[in-house]
Amino acid sequence: MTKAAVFGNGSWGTAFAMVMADAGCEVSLWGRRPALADTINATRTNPDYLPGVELPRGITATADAAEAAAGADFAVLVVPSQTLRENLAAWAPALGPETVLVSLMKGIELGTAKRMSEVIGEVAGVPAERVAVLTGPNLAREIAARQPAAAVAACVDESVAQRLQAACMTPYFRPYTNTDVVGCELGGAVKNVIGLAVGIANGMGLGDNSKATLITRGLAETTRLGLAMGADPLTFSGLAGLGDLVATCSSPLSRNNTFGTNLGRGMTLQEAVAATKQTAEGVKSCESVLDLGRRHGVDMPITETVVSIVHDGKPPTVALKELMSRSAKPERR
Ligand SMILES: NC(=O)c1ccc[n+]([C@@H]2O[C@H](COP(=O)([O-])OP(=O)(O)OC[C@H]3O[C@@H](n4cnc5c(N)ncnc54)[C@H](O)[C@@H]3O)[C@@H](O)[C@H]2O)c1
Ligand SMILES: O=P(O)(O)OC[C@H](O)CO
Repeated sequence: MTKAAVFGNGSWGTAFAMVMADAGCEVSLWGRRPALADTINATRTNPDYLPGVELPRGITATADAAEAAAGADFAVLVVPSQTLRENLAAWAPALGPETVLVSLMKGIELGTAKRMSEVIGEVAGVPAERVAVLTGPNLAREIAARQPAAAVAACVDESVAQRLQAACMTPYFRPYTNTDVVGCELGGAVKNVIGLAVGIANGMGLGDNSKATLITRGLAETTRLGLAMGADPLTFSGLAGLGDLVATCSSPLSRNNTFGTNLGRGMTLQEAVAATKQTAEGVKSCESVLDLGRRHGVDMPITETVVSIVHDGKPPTVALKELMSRSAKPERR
């Protein structure tokens, strides 16, 4: 039987543990609080992150990383992106030499502008063939309700992507394989920033033309960055690109979208942070995505606008006027 260790028992870690258990895996779900692990085992629910959802029998919760990692075929990493480096340094010694490390995270590291798979390779000292990414339009609450959805299992080694695909395929969860790890990770990280932008527009009372413009031009700047970094441009019209962008930008379940809406309605950054119970990756990653764009000489005007609103306190109305008064350009260049 395939064994998975899921490191992170927040909303997506718990929902993905359900997917793997439903796919027939034996799943160990790690979280840093022993009391929550005990509650999960005793009640078969995770009241802090997925209240009211019954967890399958194949999941055992623990706060002991070595216990979770023992014999794992897959170590699924799903903590806030900015905490990965420190956490993985503690978990790595417990991982076996054959364990495939799977990133479910959608962020870019602040300061280094590294993708999560790069941080994993560096900290765990594993080659790219042992690092995979699982991404796509996967709002945790909907997956936990077993609503049908598709995803992408990506690895530079296609056979590893296929093994991951088999380990999480269920009647309601349909992963496709891809070998474009760079494109898949960029799609997931940049869509959070565009989700913030669309949320801000929503909070300002703007309509669907404005939101469709942000989504489409957001995809254009994601693709520009991807091309500069050697990604396959077709990845961005797939589940990891357009698919995830549509889910995030249209759903009130998206934390990034909701965070943006709160800012657009006039909340300060501190007020919006206080109103957010879970991880909205784009809030930190908008700065590292902009950094990544600059390192590759790529113009990312929507990302720049989001950074100016979120971190420089620019009023959304002023930022919007500046965005709309940029010089005229061809649609493709
Ligand atoms: N929620 C979703 O719908 C969804 C879907 C796809 C991808 N993701 C991605 O998954 C990642 C995790 O998101 P989430 O939704 O599970 O977040 P969450 O806020 O629901 O849960 C985060 C988990 O990490 C833990 N955590 C927080 N800080 C930590 C630290 N310093 N050390 C160890 N553990 C820590 C929390 O206790 C919690 O268990 C993000 O990168 C997010 O973009 C989320
Ligand atoms: O809630 P968000 O904004 O982190 O989005 C969740 C998922 O990434 C959607 O695929």
